[in-house]
Amino acid sequence: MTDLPGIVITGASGRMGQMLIRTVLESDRARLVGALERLGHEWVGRDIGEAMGGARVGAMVSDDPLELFARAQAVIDFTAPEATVEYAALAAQARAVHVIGTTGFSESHLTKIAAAAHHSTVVRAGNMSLGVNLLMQLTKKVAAALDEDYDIEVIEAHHNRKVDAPSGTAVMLGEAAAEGRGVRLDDVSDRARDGITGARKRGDIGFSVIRGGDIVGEHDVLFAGAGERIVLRHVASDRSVFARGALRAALWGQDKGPGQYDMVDVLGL
Ligand SMILES: NC(=O)c1ccc[n+]([C@@H]2O[C@H](COP(=O)([O-])OP(=O)(O)OC[C@H]3O[C@@H](n4cnc5c(N)ncnc54)[C@H](O)[C@@H]3O)[C@@H](O)[C@H]2O)c1
Ligand SMILES: O=C(O)C1=N[C@H](C(=O)O)CCC1
Repeated sequence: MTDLPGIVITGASGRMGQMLIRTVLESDRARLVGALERLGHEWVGRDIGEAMGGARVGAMVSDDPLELFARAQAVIDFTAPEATVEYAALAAQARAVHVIGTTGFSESHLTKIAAAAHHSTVVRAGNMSLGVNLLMQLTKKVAAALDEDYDIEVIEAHHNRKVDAPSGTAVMLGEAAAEGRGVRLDDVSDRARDGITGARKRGDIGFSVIRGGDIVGEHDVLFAGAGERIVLRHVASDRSVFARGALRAALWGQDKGPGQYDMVDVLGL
């Protein structure tokens, strides 16, 4: 046992779960307490390393969140909205920092996460990479500098297994653009175009979604004016950028009081 902060990874068998486990195991600033999978999953009860097809790591995959969270200083959670809401309440009970990478929340999910954050430190971001969080700042700045003569469109592309759309990142970028323009995204968001839609409404922020193959995550913010276009672009080619950001958030949160934070707070942007 060391004094390093103990981390639990949820969604152990997932694309991000496995990347996060590797990231924590390779870190000299944190230790892996255990990993969680849903009840009945074939990985439960197995050594984490062996379940991932490698060497034993001496920590198990569990289906008991509260027992695991009670032994941890942070929970890093990239799963699904229903699971994350449940984990938020349990992490708050255990007073563990809850780093949430999950996307696709409804307003009712977000209300439950906010309630948990009265008792625990929650860091939530639809994208944990440094690059996207910088892109958000740039988006806000460009949107503030241009008027509605420039149409704003957010275009995103992800792998064919992704279940939510538009991506959490696209929503974050849309919110940054809306903030720069001094409007509410809900009032100007145009998410679905099909058939005779009529001309584009001035001031709207449009969203387009591509799903295919193994695309890790690509986002463009397009400012289209008369005679010129500005395109701000982020391309993620490896999920390790998200995992490194999440571990950084878990360590950053160790001396923070209860409340909701995001990666802009963590990175000091
Ligand atoms: N914030 C970021 O930087 C970032 C980066 C990548 C992915 N994500 C998000 O992370 C989430 C997971 O992505 P992924 O590609 O790893 O997905 P995935 O499908 O590969 O893995 C999901 C994991 O969650 C578990 N899970 C799903 N529903 C559950 C439930 N009800 N109870 C308990 N466990 C459950 C699954 O068993 C699996 O282990 C998605 O919401 C995705 O958008 C966020
Ligand atoms: O692979 C995913 O799923 C991703 N989800 C996040 C999102 O919805 O923006 C971040 C990028 C990868």
